[in-house]
Amino acid sequence: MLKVFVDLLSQPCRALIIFLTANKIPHTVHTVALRKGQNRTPEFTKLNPMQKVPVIEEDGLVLTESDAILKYLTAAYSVPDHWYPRQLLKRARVDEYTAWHHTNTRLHASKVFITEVLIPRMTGQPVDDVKLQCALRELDETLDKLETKFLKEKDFLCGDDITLADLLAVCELMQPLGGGRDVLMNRPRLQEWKSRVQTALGDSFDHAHKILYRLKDKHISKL
Ligand SMILES: N[C@@H](CCC(=O)N[C@@H](CS)C(=O)NCC(=O)O)C(=O)O
Repeated sequence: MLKVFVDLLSQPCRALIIFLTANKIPHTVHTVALRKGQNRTPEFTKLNPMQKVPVIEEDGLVLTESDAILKYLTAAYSVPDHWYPRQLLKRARVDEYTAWHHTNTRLHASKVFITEVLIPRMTGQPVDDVKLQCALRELDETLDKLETKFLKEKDFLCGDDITLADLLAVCELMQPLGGGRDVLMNRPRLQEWKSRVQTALGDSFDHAHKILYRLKDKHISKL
């Protein structure tokens, strides 16, 4: 049975769990609590020397990197073609987004969350407003590109159906919600896209985000 090593506070881990649930792929979940440093134990380091989640293990294969894992799963299991289309040009569009994703959507949405939630929690210091404003500006530029370069007039980032690109993107854009921040608040087109993605994913979306919703509620009750 496929083993997945995840922490649901991690965006790429949520993407993986949503994908597995939405496609009814049997798996066992092994939680690696990042806040407890469980990614730094000798046992986990042996599995992934990068000390990061997600990781999967199946029939002797240990695979890291959400992008590689999700693409592997689309080939290893019979899942609908729309996730990662076989047709060359459609696939190229998904690859184009997933290559861009890590240094744009992921980097910039994470920075907002780290600045607004993680650093203050770890240090007990107030939010550094200069850094936060800078992170928000960078994220704004990324959101512009998401709208004008990828989404355009389409329903989803790479075409008329949901792909791995939408899944990876939406999980990153949800992360700042942990600090009570809806980064799509003034972005009606991206909000509509997010609703379409959410509908396509069904219950698996809210289920995987439960822990983030709890963090948001905690954060708001402290204000
Ligand atoms: N490029 C990797 C990123 C994985 C990653 O950065 N995971 C974070 C959680 S979101 C992690 O495990 N961080 C632990 C650490 O750096 O100590 C992927 O997409 O899988």
